[in-house]
Amino acid sequence: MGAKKQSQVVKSEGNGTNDVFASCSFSSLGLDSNLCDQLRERLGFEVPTLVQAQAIPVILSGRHALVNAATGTGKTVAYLAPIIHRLQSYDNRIQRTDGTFALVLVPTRELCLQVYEILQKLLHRFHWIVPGYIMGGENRSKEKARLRKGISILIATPGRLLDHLKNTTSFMYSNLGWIIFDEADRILELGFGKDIEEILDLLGSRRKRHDDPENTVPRHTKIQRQNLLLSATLNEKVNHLAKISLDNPVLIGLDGKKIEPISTIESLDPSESDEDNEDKYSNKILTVGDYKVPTQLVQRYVKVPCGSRLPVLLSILKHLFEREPSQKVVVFFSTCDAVDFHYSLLSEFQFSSYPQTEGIRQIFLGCKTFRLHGNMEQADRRTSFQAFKTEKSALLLSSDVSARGLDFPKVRCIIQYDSPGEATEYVHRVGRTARLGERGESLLFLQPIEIDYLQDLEKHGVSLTEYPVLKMLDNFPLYGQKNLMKKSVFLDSHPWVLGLQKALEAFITSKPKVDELAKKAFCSWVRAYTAHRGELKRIFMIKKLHLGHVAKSFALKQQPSLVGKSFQKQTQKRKRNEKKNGLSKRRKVASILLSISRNSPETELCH
Ligand SMILES: Nc1ncnc2c1ncn2[C@@H]1O[C@H](COP(=O)(O)OP(=O)(O)OP(=O)(O)O)[C@@H](O)[C@H]1O
Repeated sequence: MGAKKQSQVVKSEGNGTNDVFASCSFSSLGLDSNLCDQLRERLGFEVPTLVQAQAIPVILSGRHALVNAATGTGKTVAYLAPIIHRLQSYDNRIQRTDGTFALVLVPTRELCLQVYEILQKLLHRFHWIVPGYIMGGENRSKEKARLRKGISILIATPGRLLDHLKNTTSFMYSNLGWIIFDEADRILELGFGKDIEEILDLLGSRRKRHDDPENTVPRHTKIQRQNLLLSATLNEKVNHLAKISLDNPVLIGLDGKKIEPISTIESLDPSESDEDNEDKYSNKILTVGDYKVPTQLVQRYVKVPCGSRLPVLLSILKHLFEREPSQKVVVFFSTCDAVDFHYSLLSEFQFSSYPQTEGIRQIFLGCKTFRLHGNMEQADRRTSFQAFKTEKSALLLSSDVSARGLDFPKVRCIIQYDSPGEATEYVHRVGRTARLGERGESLLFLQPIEIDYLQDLEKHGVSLTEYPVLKMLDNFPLYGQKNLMKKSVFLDSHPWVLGLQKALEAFITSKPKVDELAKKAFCSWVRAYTAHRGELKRIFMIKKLHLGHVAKSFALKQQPSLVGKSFQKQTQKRKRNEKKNGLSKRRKVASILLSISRNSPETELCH
């Protein structure tokens, strides 16, 4: 099949005055009237969003599709509604014993639950279509029992799906008509490429090279298979997944872009890619072009020297909640340990800026605070996720587990305290606010030595303005001297910052448990910092960091010596091994990165 015939592009219809909603009805898109009622009554959706207006007719037509639209524009319903429409329209009602008709693959457990909840609402009037989910952290035998009974539309994380495909003989999928990859790029980034290839093979949905006579998807199923890929950010790996899983796809929201025909069989498995491959991918990622960020989102950065990061973060949070007591804010950290440390700190840290009220110290931040990361117990993870969703005013401290797809209503501000790394992650993190045309703001913390990261974002069409941090800090009273305080021009000598840092260090010294968490967080933060890849290694260089200042950002008076030693030991051991094995320089870098990413807490998200 040639490139020309391979893809048809549906142009975006955004007109500037209304970038989110389309000027048509759901029924005019061809959806069943009961389903339209359901969308209105259960979900409160009166009219489709632009991406829904573009995607629904294409998906109803049975064509494979690759959908690219900004965060928070309604991609979930864009694929669920046409599938439900088709399933409810069969003359012979589908039954549980028919097994699974549609499979939705998602990168995280929270997204799995979120899609399931929406599906449940949409299926209220179609009780014979059974929704279900399988995901890491859940009870396998209970899942087996549910699969045996039959699940019509199944949401799954890749690892657990593969497990059931191999081990649950009663899992019936011979009627499978749809495979959807929601947040396709993230699934691949989390290292599930090999699992995905295996899943596609097991389901008979993998295409071959374009010059292979058996190029098309096998048609051994009763129903012709339709595959869909969706994300707000697409990269070269998604391009490859598209090539091996989509047959003559329609490209939605990808004006002017093409999927190249398959000329070589590349692997989606990161363990098979050496550094050359890594370079190839990062080069191509740069050619993907601008990312779509909600136009109404106010994006800013704040330049903070490492040693002042913690008091500045706390001050900004205090300022935000004092400015608007009822609101939701999410702070992103690079590691699970950092989330735990900051959570403990914010839950207990008390402070008084007035000497006369020294005896009646108050908790520094009065808002409800939640935490979410991949190393939490499944039950706690679920509770945090649901609670933050329903709260009207709260703070969520999170790892990247919340960055993708999660739809927390009314989040006003996103703070990226630790840099996100790839620009794609930046886009998804900020995408948790300013959803569906609502207002929102984001703030990225950068150290002066990291400021080139802004240029990296610029390459993807993302530009940020500077946040007036000194002006904000000058509004805090220090020992009642608000008006007398001499204005400081430097953050690290600002009296409020210095006073707060001192109080934080005293607090940590007095709390052995929090002190322990701080040391652990320091250690994993340094490890995560070394894990930046490609171009980003030049911006986020561990060598440029003053580790004493990093320790200060965890309110530690000294750099934990134990961490330093164990780190050195690890490095020496690795060097000895490499010398023994005679690894090339390039290989060395790849192996260091691989070992770090294997240790990375977020790689176990979906298990
Ligand atoms: N037609 C509609 N009318 C009103 N609200 C809608 C409509 N479609 C979706 N929404 C709401 O918009 C929000 C964003 O939807 P959704 O989570 O599907 O976005 P998304 O494009 O998948 O975002 P992300 O890229 O972050 O995953 C949700 O709260 C959803 O309920």
